[in-house]
Amino acid sequence: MPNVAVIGYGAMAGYVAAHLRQSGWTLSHCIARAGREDVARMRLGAAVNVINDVDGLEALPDLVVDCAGHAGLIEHGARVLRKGLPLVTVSLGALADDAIQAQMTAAAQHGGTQLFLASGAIGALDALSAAKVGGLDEVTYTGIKPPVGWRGSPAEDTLDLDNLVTTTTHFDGTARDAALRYPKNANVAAAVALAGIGLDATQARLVADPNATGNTHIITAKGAFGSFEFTIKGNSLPESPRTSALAAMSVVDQILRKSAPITL
Ligand SMILES: NC(=O)C1=CN([C@@H]2O[C@H](COP(=O)(O)OP(=O)(O)OC[C@H]3O[C@@H](n4cnc5c(N)ncnc54)[C@H](OP(=O)(O)O)[C@@H]3O)[C@@H](O)[C@H]2O)C=CC1
Ligand SMILES: O=C([O-])CC(=O)C(=O)O
Repeated sequence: MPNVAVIGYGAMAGYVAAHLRQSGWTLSHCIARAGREDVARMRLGAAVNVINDVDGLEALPDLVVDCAGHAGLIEHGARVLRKGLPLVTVSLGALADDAIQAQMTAAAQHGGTQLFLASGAIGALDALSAAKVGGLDEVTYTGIKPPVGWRGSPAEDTLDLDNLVTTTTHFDGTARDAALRYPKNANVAAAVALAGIGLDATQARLVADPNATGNTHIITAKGAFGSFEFTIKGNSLPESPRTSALAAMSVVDQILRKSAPITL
């Protein structure tokens, strides 16, 4: 059975661990910060070997998946790739920092492997990527979450999230700025930008809606292909109101695709 290592043991990693048990893959390792070994094992399963660094791996896994956010990708991503291991990440907003993107590119080239960007909480990235070939004129992304989904983000600096009564835009700018300023909430903005016309040309809007019951993501795109509007209303993971369940599902899907005889 192929082995997978996960970086992080939070809401998304927990979902991935639970779903891998029903697949042909084994969650063999978790890369966590020092001192988190017991809680990581409690969350992911006693058989999971918890290590602090990819260099601590005795037998290499077949695949590494990053569910640890920007800090996890930045700390471990390049080392994983330089070892020649394929890496799937949901923390793709970290690539909005050009230096990090260059570091990941160089590490993947050195290791002869690839960094795979999970589609995360959004869809339609395949259409956007194909449309880029013919030329895209305009791409916008709007992310709408209930106030609780913006806790711990810069939205707290401008909004009283606990008492919000009207739908309010708290960020309007480029996808690059959104991804860098909201590392836990705007990876999707980076995904849309990287699939389409880039981090500076993609316009992003982040909205807190007191009546929202899930996380809504909207893409509009125009170009030589025509135009499209894509809207998804995602349910959150029970453990984390800011994280859409689809993001965790997309990681499991990426893992399963790696061993599928026929794949998208
Ligand atoms: N692409 C997409 O559509 C989406 C992407 N995301 C990204 O996924 C991330 C994870 O989401 P979620 O599971 O809900 O978050 P959680 O906060 O529940 O979990 C994060 C985990 O990562 C660990 N971690 C943080 N930094 C490091 C590090 N340097 N090395 C190893 N482990 C580390 C944390 O451990 P510790 O206790 O030590 O801090 C924790 O176990 C989000 O922060 C966001 O960036 C989220 C939603 C959608
Ligand atoms: O889970 C979501 O809905 C989106 C999210 O947090 C992100 O893009 O980082």
